[in-house]
Amino acid sequence: MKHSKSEKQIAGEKATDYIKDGMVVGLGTGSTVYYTIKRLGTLVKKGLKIEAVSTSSATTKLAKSLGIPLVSANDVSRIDVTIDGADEIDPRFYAIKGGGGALLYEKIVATISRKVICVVDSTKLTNQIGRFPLPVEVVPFAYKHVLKKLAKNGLEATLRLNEDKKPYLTDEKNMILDLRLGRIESPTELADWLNGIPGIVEHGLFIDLINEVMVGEKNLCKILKRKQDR
Ligand SMILES: O=C[C@H](O)[C@H](O)[C@H](O)COP(=O)(O)O
Repeated sequence: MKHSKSEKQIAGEKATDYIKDGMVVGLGTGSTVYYTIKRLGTLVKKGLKIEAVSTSSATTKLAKSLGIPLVSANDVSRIDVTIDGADEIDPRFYAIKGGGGALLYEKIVATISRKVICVVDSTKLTNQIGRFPLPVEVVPFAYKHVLKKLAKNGLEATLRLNEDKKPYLTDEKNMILDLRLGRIESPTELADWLNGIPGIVEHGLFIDLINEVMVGEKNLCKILKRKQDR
């Protein structure tokens, strides 16, 4: 029996339409972009010539297994297009990312990309971000002090743990604090404030980085556009 594709698969696969011969492609992380990477693997096998920059060890492993040529971020002068998922995204394309712990590399790759396409299922769309806990990457040296600073400002955060109940470590061997906010009144203000706290390496607020959102909705892919490519 043929079963229908999930919304994630519909959006993830559709995004590969943007990828053409000769492009440097940023590959995000997660269960939606998984479908993008799988489809890209098939296209590469059929002769598509691209180079890809990966945003996590998980994506690197998947891309390698599919024969997608990888290059490190430092070895490219630009990325033509990056495809990545999101945990929540609002109508201004402000997003929360990092549910899978890859926010630091994802933000670097998005920042050096000419165009960022976000692939999501319909549950990720929201009018106001903040329901999803905001991931904040911190250096282990300072995590307790960062927690204290957040608590002093009324922000409740928990240290992310792995399956063994040990602190989860990112690809950069940092820790993640998940901030339970409920709703974020001013994402830009919060982003600036977090950026100013020593010990915080990066946070999962993506502001003015996403150009286009591809949303899987039932069995269709809706494309939302916001602004010019960089
Ligand atoms: O760190 C993980 C990334 O930011 C993901 O892109 C995000 O968590 C969305 O992942 P998924 O597509 O699995 O919901």
